[in-house]
Amino acid sequence: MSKLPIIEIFGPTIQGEGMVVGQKTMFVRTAGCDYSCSWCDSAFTWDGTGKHLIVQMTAQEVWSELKRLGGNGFSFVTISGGNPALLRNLDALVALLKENNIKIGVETQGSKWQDWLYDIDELTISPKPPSSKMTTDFSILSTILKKLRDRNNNQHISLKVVVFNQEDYLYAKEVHRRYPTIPFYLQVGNDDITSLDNTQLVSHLLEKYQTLIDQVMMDEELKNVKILPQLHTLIWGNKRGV
Ligand SMILES: C[S@@+](CC[C@H](N)C(=O)[O-])C[C@H]1O[C@@H](n2cnc3c(N)ncnc32)[C@H](O)[C@@H]1O
Ligand SMILES: Nc1nc2[nH]cc(C(=O)O)c2c(=O)[nH]1
Ligand code: SF4
Ligand SMILES: [Mg+2]
Repeated sequence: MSKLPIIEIFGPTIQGEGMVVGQKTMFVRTAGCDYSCSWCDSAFTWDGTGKHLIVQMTAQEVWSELKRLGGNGFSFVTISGGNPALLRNLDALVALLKENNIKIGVETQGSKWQDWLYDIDELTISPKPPSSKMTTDFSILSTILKKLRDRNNNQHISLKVVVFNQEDYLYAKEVHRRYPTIPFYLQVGNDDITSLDNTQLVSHLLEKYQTLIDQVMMDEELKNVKILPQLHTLIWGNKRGV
């Protein structure tokens, strides 16, 4: 059986971001990313600091751990990372979850394709704005979105852009302009990913949320969009594994 580099399995918790925000879910976090975003809140998945946490697991072992943690109390699993779309052999886990009637969400940045992406119920693609210091390859992103749209098998897809500054905001508008029919989410960037002072962090992030809302409300080009904070950060701060 082929193995997957898994760095965290946790839950049940709520999906704190994007189109299924609030959904009760388990999380599986894979190790490794082809990006290195300047503000990545999960950098331990790729910068070496979480190396000791990586366990090579089969799909069956991941499923056993999910059942151990979540019992019979879940019907949704979110796969994030790192970039899970680096792993071709995640197909076995996706198939196993489906066999067990589990709905699947995935978080990825739209830089890599895998055929199992067709089988994801709630797929969030999150291209990265300039503040990340990454450069979007729009031809790859367009290819991925076209593949998904051409197949169109009851799957929900969304685009989610994290905004830290004005340049990011313009980038977000550019992404929405390019793919106007794909449900579009703006997410507040957390620029204080090491703070342990939750009271201060929450009031800071809520202030940024309000500023982003105000800007979009005044913007005639952004109409059918949703604006969200990272709900889990408002509840648990920068804590890992929630
Ligand atoms: C850690 S990433 C993992 C999945 C995938 N690599 C991606 O970026 O989409 C999960 C989500 O967290 C977002 N994210 C990462 N760091 C963040 C931060 N400091 N503030 C807000 N969102 C952040 C990413 O943009 C992405 O949408
Ligand atoms: N509760 C919760 N919701 C999340 N949504 C996306 C997450 C991620 O790190 O990918 C995440 C996470 O780490 N925790
Ligand atoms: S693509 Fe996702 S996991 Fe990779 S560095 Fe950026 S935010 Fe972090
Ligand atoms: Mg996170």
